[in-house]
Amino acid sequence: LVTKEEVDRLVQVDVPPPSHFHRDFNSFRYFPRQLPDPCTSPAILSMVESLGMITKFRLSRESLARFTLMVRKGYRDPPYHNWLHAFSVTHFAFLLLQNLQLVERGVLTSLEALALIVSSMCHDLDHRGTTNSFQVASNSVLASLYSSEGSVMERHHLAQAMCILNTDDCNFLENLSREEYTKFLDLMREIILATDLAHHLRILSELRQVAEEGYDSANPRHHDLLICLLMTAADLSDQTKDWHSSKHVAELIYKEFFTQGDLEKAMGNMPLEMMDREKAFIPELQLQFLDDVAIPVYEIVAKLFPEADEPYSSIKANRRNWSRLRDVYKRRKPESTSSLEVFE
Ligand SMILES: Cc1nc2ccc(C(=O)NCC(C)C)cc2n2c(-c3cc(OC(C)(C)C)ccc3Cl)nnc12
Ligand SMILES: [Mg+2]
Repeated sequence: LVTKEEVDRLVQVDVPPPSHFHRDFNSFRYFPRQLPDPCTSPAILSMVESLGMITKFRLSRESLARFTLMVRKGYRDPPYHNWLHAFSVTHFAFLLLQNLQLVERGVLTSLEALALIVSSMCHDLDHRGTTNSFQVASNSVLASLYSSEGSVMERHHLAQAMCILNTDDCNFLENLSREEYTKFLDLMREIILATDLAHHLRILSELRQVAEEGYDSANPRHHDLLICLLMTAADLSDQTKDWHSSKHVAELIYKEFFTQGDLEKAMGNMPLEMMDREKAFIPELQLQFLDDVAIPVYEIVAKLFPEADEPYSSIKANRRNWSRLRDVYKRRKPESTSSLEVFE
């Protein structure tokens, strides 16, 4: 759990501005995973402060500090779905709000902005590094709890977030009106459940439509769709950074996928090709994921907000690099050691 000393260390010192952590901290170029782990909790407080949320919602600094520490302790340590993932997702959500001036321009309400930041922190809480289908196939406790509704892991992440919010001295939202607090919980539920890839694929055509006809902030459905889009953009933001950083994160994801594939083989089940270290050809898989899922997200964001052109250009550059790598490693040669050799 969280000790008094840890909380005091976080609230005693004045929270520095985001630029204190790095001169590029406020830029889409910045790779937040490079921030040393002990700085991540203070950086969260700095971002929340910088967005004016402490003042706007009269947030209690001490309980916000305790909440942040409880959330980071709520993550396990698989290669990818750990606290550093949650931190980097929260950082990109901060960049979107800050650089696109989404609240200032009346695109999002400040409550929606707060929900986006808090949901980013919590969206993968207690992730085990395995997929929803693996929960069902392995008859996990989480599957028995949630498989009838679907989005098994996402419902668990939400339950964990609610649990921390309801822990005494962690409810930093105590000064919200009852109406605001109820709306906040509805938003957090919607956002965390929207992080299921299946949900994103279901709304993709609607997202394209909003980009076509333009965002209408008077349309509640547009608010919901935009918030899901921004959450997915934050969730995938590692792929919008420089090539070496993006490639390194892809390596973490495949380490996690291959471990699940090994487990599935041990259970006598056949893993998906992308989880089978003997069959996966990573450059090809990455090109497919970038084309089908990731690039369309930033294309739509850039269409709605030209200020977000940089991440869109960057992920297209990364796609070109994956294409080059594919040609270099044409269909895995039999004599090749492992599919992870592309990361050498
Ligand atoms: C670099 C990168 N490659 C990936 C390659 C494949 C897949 C995958 O799940 N393929 C399954 C087939 C059916 C499409 C995910 C990948 N991925 C994610 C990711 C995104 C997620 O969902 C949202 C955020 C809603 C899109 C959920 C989980 C994860 Cl790990 N994040 N980065 C990556
Ligand atoms: Mg997730």
